[in-house]
Amino acid sequence: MQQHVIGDTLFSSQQISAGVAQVARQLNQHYQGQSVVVISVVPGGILFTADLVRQLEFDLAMDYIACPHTPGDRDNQSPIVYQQTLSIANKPVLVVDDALESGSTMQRLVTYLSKYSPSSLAIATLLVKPSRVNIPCPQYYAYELANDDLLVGYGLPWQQRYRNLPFIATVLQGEV
Ligand SMILES: O=P(O)(O)OC[C@H]1O[C@H](OP(=O)(O)OP(=O)(O)O)[C@H](O)[C@@H]1O
Ligand SMILES: Nc1nc2[nH]cnc2c(=O)[nH]1
Repeated sequence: MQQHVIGDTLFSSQQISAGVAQVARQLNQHYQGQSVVVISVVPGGILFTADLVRQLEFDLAMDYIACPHTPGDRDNQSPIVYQQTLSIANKPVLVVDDALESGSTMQRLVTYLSKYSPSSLAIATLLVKPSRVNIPCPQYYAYELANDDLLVGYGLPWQQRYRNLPFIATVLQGEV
């Protein structure tokens, strides 16, 4: 694997595991006894979703949604792809993704999914970045970053590569 773009490790796999456990604890408290639809934002959210759901102790079903865009683009206007494999009407919905950067992707997804009349909507991510927009629903996350630097690994791509890195790293200057 050509790794010339990968800079410092920001989160090791151990720190990621600790972050997943932290988010799972919050969710297990909040959703205790409920039956929840977990919607993964693919492909970026696949890794976090897979790790997270294995630590969730409440009843859940899983679906997926996509709205991919160019990393760093702060106004994601890509089409939303949602097959609606499951009905979410009158059910609590938890949307799971790796990171909120501008927050525009998640803001659009939440607005879009709310039209399907879930009983509640909440967001879970591993990371949030400081310049994200306010999204008016409960948010669960492990780490708030100090800046908006572009990152790779654990679902986050650089030119569609490196999503499979088990750690999260910065992207070297000049490659951003
Ligand atoms: O808060 P924002 O500025 O909107 O950025 C966040 C989104 O960007 C990334 O996905 P991307 O669009 O790269 O899609 P993918 O990783 O799922 O392909 C990430 O997985 C979030 O979905
Ligand atoms: N590749 C990549 N995608 C993102 N989406 C939101 N934040 C990021 C990031 O830091 N890197």
